[in-house]
Amino acid sequence: MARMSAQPNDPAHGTDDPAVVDAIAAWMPSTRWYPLKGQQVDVALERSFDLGDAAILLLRAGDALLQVPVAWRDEPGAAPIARLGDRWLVDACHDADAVQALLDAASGKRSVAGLEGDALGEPAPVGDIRVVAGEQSNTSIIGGDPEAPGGRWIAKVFRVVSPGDNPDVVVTGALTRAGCARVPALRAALSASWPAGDATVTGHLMAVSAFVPGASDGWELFRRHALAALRGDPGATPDATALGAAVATVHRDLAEALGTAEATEADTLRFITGLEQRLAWAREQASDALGELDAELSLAAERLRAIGSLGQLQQIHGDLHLGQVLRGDDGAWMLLDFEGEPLRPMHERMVREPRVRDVVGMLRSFDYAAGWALLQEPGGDPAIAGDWIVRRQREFLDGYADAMGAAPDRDPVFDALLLDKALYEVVYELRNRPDWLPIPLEAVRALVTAQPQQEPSGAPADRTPVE
Ligand SMILES: Nc1ncnc2c1ncn2[C@@H]1O[C@H](COP(=O)(O)OP(=O)(O)O)[C@@H](O)[C@H]1O
Ligand SMILES: O=P(O)(O)O[C@H]1O[C@H](CO)[C@@H](O[C@H]2O[C@H](CO)[C@@H](O)[C@H](O)[C@H]2O)[C@H](O)[C@H]1O
Repeated sequence: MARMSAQPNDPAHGTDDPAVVDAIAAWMPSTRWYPLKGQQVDVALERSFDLGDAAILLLRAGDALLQVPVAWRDEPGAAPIARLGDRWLVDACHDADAVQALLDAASGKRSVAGLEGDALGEPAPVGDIRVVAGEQSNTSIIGGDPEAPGGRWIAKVFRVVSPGDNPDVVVTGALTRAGCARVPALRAALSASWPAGDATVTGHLMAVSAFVPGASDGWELFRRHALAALRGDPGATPDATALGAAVATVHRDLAEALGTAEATEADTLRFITGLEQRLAWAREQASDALGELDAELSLAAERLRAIGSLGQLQQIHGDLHLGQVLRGDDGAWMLLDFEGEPLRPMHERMVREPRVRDVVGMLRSFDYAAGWALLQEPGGDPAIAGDWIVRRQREFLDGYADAMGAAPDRDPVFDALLLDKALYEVVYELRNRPDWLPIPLEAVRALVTAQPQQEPSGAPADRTPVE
């Protein structure tokens, strides 16, 4: 439908045009970040923020509130959404001028009704931009200038927006202020207010952080190594021991910056109830895949009641896996993305938790790397993959224990969180990458049928590593 009463250069009017929302609703399911794939939902404009010839739209889609920055252009550019009348509606994340407008709002240089910027340091002007490709629930844009003050930066546009603080901003901000060297420094953040019933609520829209130059992604490094090991030519092993030490350092800095608390009985009960609910949620969401493990999962649910005390609680990363760590060109590991699990409600993401939740996240990730390698090389020897997992997990745990001064306990909390993560992953893969479902599903099977005293991946603890 053509824009009827809207002026071609009147974007504020354009956001009210039903054709704009219709075009975005038709386009969103083709994006990687769209969280409602396969679901039929109504899409409606909740609020828009005017950035001149660009705008940030908050769209209600089912239960989710989605952020879609758009711009109106004469040419389709790198990321067209639709041609509307005589102009193109484009994805603003791929448009340098529109990204500059977002950055100016975040660094407080541009005042926009309903938006608020918070600058810890001034990011350099946009320059050439590049949008990070790949498996992302958000959209990250790299810009800036390595030679300019404010350097190169990466701006993460949160796609699912919620009222309240986004931990990626608050936690990274606290670590930045504490001088933690194992996370990229936060430079600026953008938040918005929008109506919710009779109230007005506020939530974060974007975080801008220092870009880590020449970095290698931990997931790429380890999965390639696992595949090479399966093919008999592993080469140099990425340093999982140093990675364990980096995670311990961030845990220590988080404890200092944001405090710790000894878990009360009420905390433990809430924790157990939360795990029970997640287990029930996963069984319901993935009933076909998990049905054959019904009896074992019921026993696992009963075992949750054996959790005595949680020990010390603190802010943690919350969704730690190999895709959240980078190895810089100096060889040092950095941790990213303190947003927590995207399938978890925002209000659950800034509660203090046992540190071991992050530890098991990484252990699961080594299992994923070898699981992915076996999917690529179906004829590969599962014993080599199993051995690779055990070695990396041990190296990681040793590095963590050395830096922390204590090893994480292999106790009911550890076991429960390992299963919780694998169940979450089953639901995540069903929704996003069904071909990868066997990886977490096999892990759930191994965990619920495991005997006590086995290694986290389900491999026997006394296995002799293959040389
Ligand atoms: N500060 C940074 N420096 C360099 N690359 C980064 C930085 N932050 C993120 N990246 C790259 O962007 C990818 C996605 O970032 P991430 O924060 O994990 O987003 P998401 O929450 O959408 O998964 C990372 O895997 C990494 O490759
Ligand atoms: O990075 P996100 O915050 O978007 O996290 C979600 O997506 C991850 C996949 O990109 C998913 O992680 C799972 O797959 C990884 C390999 O791609 C693997 O290393 C992780 O161990 C595994 O959990 C994550 O669970 C999800 O929340």
